[in-house]
Amino acid sequence: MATGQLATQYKAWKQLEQLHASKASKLVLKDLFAADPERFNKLSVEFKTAKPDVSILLDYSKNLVDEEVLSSLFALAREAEVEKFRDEMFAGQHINTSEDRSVLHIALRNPPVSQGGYDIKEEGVNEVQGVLNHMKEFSESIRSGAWKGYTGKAIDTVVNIGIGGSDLGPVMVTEALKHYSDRKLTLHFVSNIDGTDMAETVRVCNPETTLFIVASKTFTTQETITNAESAKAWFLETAKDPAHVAKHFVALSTNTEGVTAFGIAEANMFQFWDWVGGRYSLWSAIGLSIAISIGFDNFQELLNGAHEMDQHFKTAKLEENLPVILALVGVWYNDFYGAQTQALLPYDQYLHKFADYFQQGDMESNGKTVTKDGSRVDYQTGPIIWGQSGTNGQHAFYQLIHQGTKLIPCDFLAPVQTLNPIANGKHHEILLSNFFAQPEALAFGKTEAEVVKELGAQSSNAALVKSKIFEGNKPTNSIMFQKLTPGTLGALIALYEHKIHVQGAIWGINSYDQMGVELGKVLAKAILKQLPSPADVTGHDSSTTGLIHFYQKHRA
Ligand SMILES: O=P(O)(O)OC[C@H]1O[C@H](O)[C@H](O)[C@@H](O)[C@@H]1O
Repeated sequence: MATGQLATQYKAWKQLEQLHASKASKLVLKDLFAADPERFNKLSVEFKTAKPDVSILLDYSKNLVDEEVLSSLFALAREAEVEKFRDEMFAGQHINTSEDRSVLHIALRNPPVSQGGYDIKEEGVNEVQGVLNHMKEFSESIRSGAWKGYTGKAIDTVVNIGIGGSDLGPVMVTEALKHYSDRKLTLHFVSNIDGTDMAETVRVCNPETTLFIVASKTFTTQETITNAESAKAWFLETAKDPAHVAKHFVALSTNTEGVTAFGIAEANMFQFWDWVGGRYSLWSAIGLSIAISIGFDNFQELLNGAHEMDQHFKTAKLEENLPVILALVGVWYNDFYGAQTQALLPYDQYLHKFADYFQQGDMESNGKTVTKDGSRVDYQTGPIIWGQSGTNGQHAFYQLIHQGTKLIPCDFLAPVQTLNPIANGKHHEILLSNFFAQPEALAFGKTEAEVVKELGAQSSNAALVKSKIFEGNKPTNSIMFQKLTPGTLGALIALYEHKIHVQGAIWGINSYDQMGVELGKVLAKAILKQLPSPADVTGHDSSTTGLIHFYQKHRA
């Protein structure tokens, strides 16, 4: 089992430090491309499946790397035993050491060994197919209208109540695969404890035709349970009889007791298991809203696409392994160039929640300061993930990426084929011309000489000239996929999941716990009890006490 060794102890890490010190200033994209006309061919790799629609090209040639840097990065992966750690995950070992759990979202995308999948001896693995069958049957009955509400009407609105991993995955995927939905059902996602979220949602719902999906791995999350209780109260205002809850509330959870205590019958519960991390759970029963939205066959395609990427990750040699390559170039900037962030920029409107989703996926996984054996790291771990869909981002924050003082590695993603070729494909060609142009501009910039030439007579204005120079040499990955199908999306998500896994392995941290979200929750619970009276407010610093007192004084 990977021990959680400090990454700075690796020979390859020291080598990379030296390489950065000795040649970072010489790693100039313009020169690297001029010196090697084959650079794109050498530094791009294709992921292909039996389905022509499900394929991904990763072009990583516009990175500040040469052969020497790359071979040291791959040496680092080998020294950190990335392959061993990957195999341990696939074998069901308890790589989530702090919680003593296996990490088996990969098993959700492939049924157990009895059906040709993984041979993993973990409770629940043999039930995966059974839950999928339940999801299929239920989602089909909702979609066909066979499932009736308490007055005999079909369901036309679905409200998923969940937060974090029980919300972000379903939100991102249902948006991304909207094209595959028949749009007969309206979907809402309520996550925030702010009553506005629930109030604004039920305002447009009819209790007779609304299904609430209460999604919570633990079924103890304060926001979700409070929202679910409020939804139930709202429903019963009209439906009156609690027996009607069975037709309008289902639960997705690992906690049978919690679900039944809430008043949802076990028959209306979709099970998953503690070896599914919250931020890796869209493949589990948590994906029920996805199956309802796009149909079970498409949900299965999503799983299949992810499984194809799992197989690639498992079998491709490191130098051709997409998640490994993405992880290593990320480590190069994060740990040797001091880059703080990583932008995800999909040139596909359907992927407008992709960066939001991987904020949790990456930052909750790799936002850690101690290694698995408890040593404090002396290097940077997980990057800040951010971004939004192109071309909107161009008109908002790209200025800083092009000319600001910070180094921001960016991943650009785009489909070869659009699902909406309106105006004879004109929109798509404009979109893609931007997708091609931005990484080019970031890499090669614009020199002073070019600016002077362009400005002509105005070039005597030195300040104007300086303001128009683009230094360039900003690194990017370009990821082109054939078309945003369910399978492609599954593969893309799995690509980034495994990237996170590889980086966590190199940094020696546990990517699969999330202790850092606890403290605030505990304090909030204590404060909640003190809110009724100023006299109860004790045990805080003057700022926190002052704020609570201010609220208590001014509330109506
Ligand atoms: O699904 P639940 O148990 O309600 O948890 C919802 C979320 O809660 C916490 O914030 C965890 O940090 C997340 O990882 C999790 O996704």
